[in-house]
Amino acid sequence: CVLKASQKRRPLSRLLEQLLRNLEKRDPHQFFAWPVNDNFAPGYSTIIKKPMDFSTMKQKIDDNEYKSLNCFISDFKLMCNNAMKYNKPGTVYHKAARRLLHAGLKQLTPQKLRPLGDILT
Ligand SMILES: COc1ccc(C(=O)NC2CCC2)cc1-c1cc(C(C)=O)n2cccnc12
Repeated sequence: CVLKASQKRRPLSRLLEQLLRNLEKRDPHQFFAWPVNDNFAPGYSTIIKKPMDFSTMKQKIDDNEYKSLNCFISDFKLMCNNAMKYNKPGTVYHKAARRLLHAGLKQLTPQKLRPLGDILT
């Protein structure tokens, strides 16, 4: 039988794409969808040494840069922590990052991931 293009992807890539889609749902304002622009965030690129956003994570999945789930989770945490570092507590972005991190890590617990079986081993 002929596999559809999506089925030809590596199992890890397909899993990470699914996890990414679920994480993106927790960012309704799309504050994390694209790299933060210094014009809207003065001094961002001097304060945040390793920027990260969902579009960059998607590109890394497509380029097979993630060798494990943990590398993917590290970038997700980096993205949220960047926002909590640059933006003061109480700002819309700091609050959004804290909520996204909390909701996202709940989706990435072993209990939630175990049903996905030995893809992760
Ligand atoms: C891709 O980044 C963005 C895209 C759109 C918006 C946005 O629509 N902001 C409107 C809500 C009040 C203006 C904000 C951001 C944004 C994210 C962030 C983060 C994630 O730190 N940020 C920080 C300072 C200023 N703007 C932002």
